[in-house]
Amino acid sequence: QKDPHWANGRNTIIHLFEWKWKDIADECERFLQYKGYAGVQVSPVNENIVVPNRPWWERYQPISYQLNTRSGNEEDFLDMTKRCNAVGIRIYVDVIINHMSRESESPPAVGTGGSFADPGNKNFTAVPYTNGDFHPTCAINDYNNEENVRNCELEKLKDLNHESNYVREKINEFLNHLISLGVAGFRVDAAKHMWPKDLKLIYGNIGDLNTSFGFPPNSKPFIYQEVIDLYGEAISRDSYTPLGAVTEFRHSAEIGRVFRGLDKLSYLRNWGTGWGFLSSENSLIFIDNHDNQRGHGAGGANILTYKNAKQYKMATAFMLAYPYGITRIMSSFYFDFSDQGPPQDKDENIVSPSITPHGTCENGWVCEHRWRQIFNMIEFKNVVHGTGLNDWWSNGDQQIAFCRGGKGFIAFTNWGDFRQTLQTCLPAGIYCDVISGHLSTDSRSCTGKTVYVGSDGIALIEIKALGEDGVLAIHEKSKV
Ligand SMILES: O=C(NCCCOc1c(-c2ccc(O)c(O)c2)oc2cc(O)cc(O)c2c1=O)[C@@H]1CCCN1C(=O)/C=C/c1ccc(O)c(O)c1
Ligand SMILES: [Ca+2]
Repeated sequence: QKDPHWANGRNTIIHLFEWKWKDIADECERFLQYKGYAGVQVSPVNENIVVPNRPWWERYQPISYQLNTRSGNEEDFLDMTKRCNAVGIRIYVDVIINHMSRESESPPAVGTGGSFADPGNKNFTAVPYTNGDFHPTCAINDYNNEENVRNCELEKLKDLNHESNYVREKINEFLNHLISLGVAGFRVDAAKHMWPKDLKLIYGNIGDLNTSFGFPPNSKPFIYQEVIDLYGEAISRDSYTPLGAVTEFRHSAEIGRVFRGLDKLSYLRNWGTGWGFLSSENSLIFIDNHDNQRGHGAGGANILTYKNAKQYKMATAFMLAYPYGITRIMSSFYFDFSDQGPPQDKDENIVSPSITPHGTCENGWVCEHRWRQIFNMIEFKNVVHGTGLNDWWSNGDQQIAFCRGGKGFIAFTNWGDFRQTLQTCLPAGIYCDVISGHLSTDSRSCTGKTVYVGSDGIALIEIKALGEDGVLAIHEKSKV
């Protein structure tokens, strides 16, 4: 359950946070397939409680397992999985199986599909769940106490008791329904708050992937578990890696620190397990996620987001160029305050992104995945797949460069102009920098910087400190 089932040579997941299913299907067909993205993580699909002012986190308060949310209904969802899988893009669902909603601030509690519930009495008729399916009410208030973190309530959210066969059966019914609808796997929300022994039983009762969506027979769902572990708590990520991959929040916290200039780029030589992160095949890595991009989440103030565009693109380029981890890109909506929900019309329906002639998004959507520096690095990662890291160079401080086998070369400066004659490991020829531009459609010139590689692989590499991007990248497919 650690194989993401990616199609031919693709290898990065994009989190289209809060997007509607119709818009995701369109994006798979009109963009993601051509840029070599491997899969989409979608927002929770289960019916959630309606919270006044629609904060983004209302979708993390389940009312039922019916597929009725502001992103669409079951019919829309199936249309999305069919259309995306048809063009080689996998779908991973963000599933919330630790808890249900908390008491509504404006009773009665109603869900996005119209279901009613009485969370205060632990009564969720649309599932159904009743009092006996939950842990006794207590608050999570001691992250050094395993029982407290697993058996008590996160933010007053009613905490399901997975020791109950009935609860596990209802969850497996939900997960297997999604499998029948063509999903490739799950992001397990708040996994830290559930016992590994119970998760093992639940994961073991998920059926094989649905072959009519292009999966080989006997394929198991890809499982990646949200475990926020930044040291100092009783619960460790290592309890969950035997069950599936795990989100590596230390990667997000550290890469933000380094690319903000709080550490030397030259220290990135042993990035990955050398920095205390999980082993590569277990490690789901990202620059930011839907929670910590809002500043109060795990990783604190150093997390880079779309709001720090230059540093964000440099960190993303590094994450995609360095041979470590299972990479996920965040695609956000613009927000001014931490609770802010997705762009919506006067009836509180989520609005669709509109695509400009330049290929960027409007209507309140950032679409980081449509930034040239990011989607061109998706191709870089695809092109160098299977190679290691070689010919590392650094000035011992804020300038580094390295090769990926004989297929790709990248250089960064986080301080000062970069002007070095270096080994690019590529065959002689003229290459286009894929950060400042790309190979023109007639394949005879570069729209951005051009790099001249000599017969010995040597080239003059120049990056202005105050230029648009502090990174330059060339690879065998950006050769004129
Ligand atoms: O201030 C808040 N929460 C307290 C601090 C964040 O604690 C939460 C954590 C959390 C944070 C840090 C940890 O180390 C940890 O083990 C758990 O995980 C959640 C997971 C959920 O499915 C739903 C939630 O409401 C939460 C949550 O409130 C606001 C108001 C309620 C929702 N919320 C939020 O801020 C919502 C945050 C949220 C929602 C979904 C997530 O997947 C997530 O990671 C965080
Ligand atoms: Ca729990």
